[in-house]
Amino acid sequence: MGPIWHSYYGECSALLFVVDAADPTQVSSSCVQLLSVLSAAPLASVPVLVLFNKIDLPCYMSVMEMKSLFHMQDIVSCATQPITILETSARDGTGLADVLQWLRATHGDNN
Ligand SMILES: Nc1nc2c(ncn2[C@@H]2O[C@H](COP(=O)(O)OP(=O)(O)OP(=O)(O)O)[C@@H](O)[C@H]2O)c(=O)[nH]1
Repeated sequence: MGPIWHSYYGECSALLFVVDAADPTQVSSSCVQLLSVLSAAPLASVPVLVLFNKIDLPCYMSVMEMKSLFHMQDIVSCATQPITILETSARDGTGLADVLQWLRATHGDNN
């Protein structure tokens, strides 16, 4: 889907970027995709929520280690957008209340 994401950028008022936290083999490609999205001019000031999802699954790498591999702190420091990071499980619902709270906080007055 990555190649067509840009066609939605113009109407985008918030960005949710989901990382599969149960699959460390995707870290580098996810990181490249995230950096590509963050550097897109139409998205320069949209609020960004990065979700490390599937935290209910066992994984040989902790979410903290994945964030470190992602260089999340450097990305957050350098990005023009406000970036929030949450850990979620769409399977068991962990963190979803925080996602809704973020959506309300960023969009509550616009819809
Ligand atoms: N255990 C678990 N499974 C999940 C979670 N979120 C999605 N899935 C499952 O992961 C599978 C793929 O769903 P998605 O992640 O929505 O789809 P996708 O991103 O196209 O697929 P993947 O790249 O394989 O993750 C489905 O079977 C979902 O039910 C989660 O938080 N925990």
